Amino acid sequence: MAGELSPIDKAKFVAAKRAAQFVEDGMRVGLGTGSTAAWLVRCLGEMVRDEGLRIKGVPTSTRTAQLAREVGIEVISLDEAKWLDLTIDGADEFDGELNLIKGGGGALLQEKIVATASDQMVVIADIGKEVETLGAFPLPIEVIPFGWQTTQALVEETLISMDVLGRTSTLRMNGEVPFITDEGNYIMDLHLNRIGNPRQLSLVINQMPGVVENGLFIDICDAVIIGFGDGRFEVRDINEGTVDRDRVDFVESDNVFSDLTD
Ligand SMILES: O=C[C@H](O)[C@H](O)[C@H](O)COP(=O)(O)O
Repeated sequence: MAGELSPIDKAKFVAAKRAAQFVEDGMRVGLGTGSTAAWLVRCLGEMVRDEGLRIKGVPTSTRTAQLAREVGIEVISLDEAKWLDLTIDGADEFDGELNLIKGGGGALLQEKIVATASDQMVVIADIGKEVETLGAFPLPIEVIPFGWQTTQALVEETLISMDVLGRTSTLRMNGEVPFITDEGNYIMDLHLNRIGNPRQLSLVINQMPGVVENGLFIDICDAVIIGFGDGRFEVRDINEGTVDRDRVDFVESDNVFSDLTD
């Protein structure tokens, strides 16, 4: 059955499966958004169902909230939780300092709020997300719809003056209409190619009126779990480097895996 998943999906599953081991009974857990985080939510649902794991989950999007409820995870709001033990989420890119680009699925705002409210943030990603320098993946920024073209012009002008705008910025679309985030905002994708100083860029972008948040996660991620298509994983800690390397055995496991491939 494992053969029916593509290597990239296997890599995502492997990272999620290993990350689920970070979750302990009684924890308040931030649940990320995206295809990799969805594997994690399913793995946790299986642990709730089969092992009696008791957790409270704070989802980072309506999509994740729906999936979490479907698999039997108790869902609470961030304000109910107030503070989280752990957030596990995917990423679009991560570099050697575990800085991230996120927001490929448009959930960056809630994701950043939730990750920042957590004792620990663990990123799960397939090996294809590792980069030397952030920026090949377009950087998403969330902007309010009012005057978005004016905001776009201001962003472009500022980035050109900083010499970082590679090509252009584009409004993310959902077919013929703008993509709308869970908070009712738009997403603008900045095609930068290379972000030399992500910390500075993040600060500058967030200064601009109309910008709500950007997809650079600087000094937020504590560890990344990298999955490979052949079942291997590597756990890389921000302070200690690689702390674990092993593989997930597809044969013995996994209801959650076989449920999805049946
Ligand atoms: O807005 C979406 C999130 O930041 C995702 O975590 C990110 O885009 C990675 O998604 P995926 O796991 O589907 O590659």
